[in-house]
Amino acid sequence: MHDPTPTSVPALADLHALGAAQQPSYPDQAAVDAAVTRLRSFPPLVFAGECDELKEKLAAVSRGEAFLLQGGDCAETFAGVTADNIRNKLRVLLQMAVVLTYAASVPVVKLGRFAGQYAKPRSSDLETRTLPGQGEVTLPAYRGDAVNGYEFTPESRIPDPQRLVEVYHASAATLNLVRAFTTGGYADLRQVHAWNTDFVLSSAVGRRYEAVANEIDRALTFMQAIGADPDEFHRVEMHSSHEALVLEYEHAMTRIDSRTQLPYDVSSHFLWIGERTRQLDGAHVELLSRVRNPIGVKLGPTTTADDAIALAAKLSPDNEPGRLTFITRMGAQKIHDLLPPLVEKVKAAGVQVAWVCDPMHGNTYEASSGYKTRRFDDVITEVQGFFDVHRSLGTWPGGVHMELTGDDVTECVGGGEELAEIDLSERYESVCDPRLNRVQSLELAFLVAEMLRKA
Ligand SMILES: O=C[C@H](O)[C@H](O)COP(=O)(O)O
Ligand SMILES: C=C(OP(=O)(O)O)C(=O)O
Ligand SMILES: [Mn+2]
Repeated sequence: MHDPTPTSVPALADLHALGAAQQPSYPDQAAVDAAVTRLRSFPPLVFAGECDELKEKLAAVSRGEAFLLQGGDCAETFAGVTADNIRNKLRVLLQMAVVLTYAASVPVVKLGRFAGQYAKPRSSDLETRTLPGQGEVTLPAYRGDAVNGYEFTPESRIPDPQRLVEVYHASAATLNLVRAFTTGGYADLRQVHAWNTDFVLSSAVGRRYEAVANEIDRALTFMQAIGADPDEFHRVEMHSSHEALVLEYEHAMTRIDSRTQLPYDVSSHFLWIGERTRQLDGAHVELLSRVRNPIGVKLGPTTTADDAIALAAKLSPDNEPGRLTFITRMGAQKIHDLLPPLVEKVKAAGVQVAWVCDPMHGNTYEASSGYKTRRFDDVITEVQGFFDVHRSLGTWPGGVHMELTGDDVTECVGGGEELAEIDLSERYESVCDPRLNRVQSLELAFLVAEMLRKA
């Protein structure tokens, strides 16, 4: 027997009383209350009906009929809310989706890690740096623009709840532009070449993409010739997602849907619970158990099958396909040992879930220069391990969850351009984890497409 799906949301104070990991320590409660009141007055960023549509698509993923591409920055920044930045991110996601769809002939569900991805869990509450003339200085860790400033000064690192209001506006601006791009013609399939123009000759993967784009062109011309509706190609559906971390923000954005009288977190279409906040009796699991969005949980190397099954019972008591996505992030060296028992037992328990691979967070290491980085080869090895395990168990490798950017940054090593650790300082722009750059992202898409074809 399971408990019925809840239809109400506990008060914010009751959620905090459950214990919530990774929360800001705000110095001024009155300022927190004022920010929450302001957020509660704002309109939804997404509609509950859109969340339901995404849930349907994720149900197709869990049935093995579609593949999820989820990607974006580790941490969005307020300064990054520019047209160029958002367009570049969207463009690389569209190019990756085209490669995956075309090369593997599988529908691709597109989910941005954007319009809300502003809060970060950290492994330490403090950060120590050696500053010229001051020696070692220790300050509170940066927890994302939602919480405090990246600048390494005592003032900037104080958590400021007014930033949550800014998260709302930054997310609204981002979503607005994404909606304009995806419905207003930029994402039209007949633009497959245009997305690549600055790229074609400058990289091998750009040329490889161009060949796919040519084939798509021919297919589109053929379809038009036989009378298919060209408007079908005009729009792309892209949804938003972020980690549900700061309770004040997510709670204030949780509203009762007027159609169904049920709660939805309307800050985003899809929310996930991080590896550090997935305690079964904790506040994050409790809050997301109450909302009707499609949701995910990150599962790292310490997850037992019993943990996963208990999470599913709590988060998806009706076992509704599309409701729950497990995003595994084991590490390239561990996935072959750790994933099979998890998948096997979850499957045997009859849990309806979409399995997705995050090949980033189990593969972070510190280069000798001090930069956090990841090897492109480790990322690919983990995705390959994910496909191997699911193939051997007869389950569907449902998608990938990537930290990436559309810019030519130098944050992860390897890939066709053979970025080395020495190159990291050239253009390291992430304020948290290292992202695949545009070339590496597209290379990954080609490699994953090949794995998908074989699956
Ligand atoms: O993306 C996420 C986390 O914040 C990150 O992996 C933790 O990084 P840290 O170990 O630098 O805190
Ligand atoms: C913090 C993250 O991941 P995880 O919770 O898996 O460590 C993340 O996705 O940025
Ligand atoms: Mn990250």
